Amino acid sequence: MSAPPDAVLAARRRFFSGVPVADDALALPILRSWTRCAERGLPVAGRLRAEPLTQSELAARRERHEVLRRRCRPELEALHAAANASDSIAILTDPSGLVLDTVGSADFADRAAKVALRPGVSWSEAETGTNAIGTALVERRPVEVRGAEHYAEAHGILTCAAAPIHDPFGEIAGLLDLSGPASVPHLHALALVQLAADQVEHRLFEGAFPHHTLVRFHADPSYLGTAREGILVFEDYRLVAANRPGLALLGLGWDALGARRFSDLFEGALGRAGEERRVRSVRGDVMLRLDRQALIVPPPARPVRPPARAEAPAAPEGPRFDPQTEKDLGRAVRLLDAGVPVLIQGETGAGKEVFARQMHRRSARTGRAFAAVNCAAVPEGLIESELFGYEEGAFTGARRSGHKGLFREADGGVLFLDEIGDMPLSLQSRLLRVLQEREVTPLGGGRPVAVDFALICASHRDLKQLVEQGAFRADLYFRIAQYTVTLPALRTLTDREALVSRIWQELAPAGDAPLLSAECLAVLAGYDWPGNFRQLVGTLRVLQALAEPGEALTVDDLPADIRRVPAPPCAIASAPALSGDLDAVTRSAIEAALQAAGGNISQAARRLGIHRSTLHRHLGTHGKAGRAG
Ligand SMILES: Nc1ncnc2c1ncn2[C@@H]1O[C@H](COP(=O)(O)OP(=O)(O)OP(=O)(O)O)[C@@H](O)[C@H]1O
Repeated sequence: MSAPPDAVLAARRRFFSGVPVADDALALPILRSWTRCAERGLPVAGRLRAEPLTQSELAARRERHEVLRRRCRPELEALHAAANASDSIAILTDPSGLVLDTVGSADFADRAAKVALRPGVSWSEAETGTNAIGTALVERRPVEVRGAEHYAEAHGILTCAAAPIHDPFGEIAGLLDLSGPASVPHLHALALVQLAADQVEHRLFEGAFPHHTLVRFHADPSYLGTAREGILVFEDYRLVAANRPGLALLGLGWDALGARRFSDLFEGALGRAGEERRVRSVRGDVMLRLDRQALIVPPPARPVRPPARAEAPAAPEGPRFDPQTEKDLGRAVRLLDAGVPVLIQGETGAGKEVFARQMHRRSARTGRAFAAVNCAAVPEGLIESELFGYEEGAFTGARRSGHKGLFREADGGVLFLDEIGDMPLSLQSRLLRVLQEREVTPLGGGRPVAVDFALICASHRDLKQLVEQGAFRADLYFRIAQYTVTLPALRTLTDREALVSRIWQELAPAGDAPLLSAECLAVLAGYDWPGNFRQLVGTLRVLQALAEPGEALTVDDLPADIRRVPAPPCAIASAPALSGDLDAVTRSAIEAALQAAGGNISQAARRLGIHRSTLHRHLGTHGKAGRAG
C-alpha cells in the first residue's frame, strides 16, 4: 500500500535530512529502495538517467528479446487500451530494465520522453533511482511507485506500476509497466500489469517442453486452462520447471526446481495423458490434468526396492559441468543469443545433447521450442521430410494433414541437429540454403515460409576431417561451425572421484544412496569410460538397483570389465613417464596399488587387474613384500 502524498513528502524530508523514517510512514519496498539509492550516492536533484542506446543498439537489443516481445504483444495491446483511457503508457522492458517498447497515450508519451521514459533507455534502479521498473526488478515482485516516492525529484511527475515476468525456471525474462501522470489517480494499474504478466508467463509454456511431462492443476477445476492454473514440468519425474501459481498452490519456492519429484508433491501415479482426475497434493485435493507424458525411464511394474525408492531412478539433478565446460557454456549462450550457430563436438555420451539443452535453457529463447533431430537415427529418405515438412498428400505414406517439419517447429526457438556429420550430402546443400535464406519450402510444393531459429549442431565425428575427405560440404561447415565447443571425454576430467560421488548421490532419492566403498569409488573413478557420461550414469543406476540395503558396494559388485581396470589414477599419475624404464613403471604401479590397498595383496592385485600369484611373482622380482589378504 502506498502512503498518502503528504505522508510521503514528510517521510522524504526526514529521510533526506538524515532522520530515521518509521517503517509505517512509507511502503517498505520504497524505503528499502531509497536506502539503496542513498548508499549508492545517487543525486536526488538534477539529471538522473542512463545514456540512451543508439538506434542500432536498440534494434540489436530488441532482436535479442524478439521472443519475449512476440509473447507480450497481446498483453501490450490490452494494456494499450487501458493506458489510452488513463492518459498513460504501457511499457515492456528487458530483464535489466531497458525499455524495449512503449504503447499508449501519445500525449503522455511526449511528456514521459522528457524524463527519458522511452525505448532505448534503462530504468534500472542503480542508474535511475527508485522507480517501479527498476525497483520491481530488484525486489523481484510487482511494485507501484507514485509521485514523490520516486527517488529523483524530476520523476515526481510520474506514477508507475510494474510487474516482472518470470520464465518457467524462475529467472526474470522481462517486465511490464504502466506509467502515467502523478496528477491522475491510477486505481487498478498494479492489478492490470500483474494480470498481464500472469498471462505472459502462462503463454511461455506453449510448445516449450515437447519432451517433458506437463501437469496442470488447481483446487478449483474451473481454473484449469486459465493463467491461474498451476503448471509443473517434470523430467524423469523430477520437477524442472513451473509457473508461479503452480509453486504457490503447493507452498513451494523456485528452489523446488530440481529438488522435488512428482511423488513428493502428489499421491499416486501420474495417470494417463489428457485425463482429468482428483488427487491429493501436499496442500489438499486438487484437480489434475496430465497434458503430456514423456518419461524417458518408465516406472518399474512392481517395486524392486523398499517403497521410498519405488520409482525409477532419476536422471542427475540438472547437469553440472567442469569449470572449463561451464565457461564454454556461458560463451556459447551469448553467441547463440547473438545469432551465431554453435557446433558441439565430443565423443559419444560426452553430453552434447545435455549441453545443447542447457544452452537453450539459458538463452533468450528459453520458453520457446527446442526442436531436435538425430540425423544418424532418421532413415536417409525421411530426414528431408522431417526437416522440411510436407504438404497434404505430398507423397505416398504422407500424413493426410501434412507435416510442419522441424524447421518450422523450431520457429522462435532452437533447432538442434544432432550427428550432423551423418547428414547426406544432397541434404547438406538444402540445409545451407535454408540457413542463408531463412525460409523453408515444404515438400510437395507450397509457398516458402520464413523461419527464425537459433542453430546448434553436434557430432562425435571430426567435421573438419570429414570436410577434408569430401564427406561434408566446406561451405556448410563454415556456416555451422562459427563457434565450436569440444566437450572433454570423461577420462580426461580431473577429480573424477568427486564427480562419480556427486552423480551417485544425485541418482538416489534425497539421502538414500546406497553406500559405496572407497575402493569401489576409486575403481569407478579410475576406469576410462569409453561411453562417457551415458555409460557412467547407466552403470551407477544398475549398481544402485542391485545394492542390498545397508551393505556397502565393493569392487566385486562392479561389472567385470570395469573391475579389470589396470591401475587407479593415483598409480598412473605417480608412475614415471612411459618412455622411462619399464621395471621402474611396474615397480611404481605396484607400490602405489599396495599403498592404496593398505598392503593387502589381494586388493592390490585387483586394483592392478592381475592375479594374486602374478603380483607375488612381481613382488619377488622387485623385492617388495605385502600383507596377504
Ligand atoms: N554433465 C553431465 N552430468 C551428468 N550426466 C550427464 C552429463 N552430460 C550427460 N550426462 C548423461 O549422459 C547421457 C548422455 O548424454 P547426451 O545424450 O547429451 O550425450 P551425447 O554426447 O549427445 O551422446 P551421443 O553422441 O551418443 O548422441 C545423458 O542422458 C545424461 O544422463
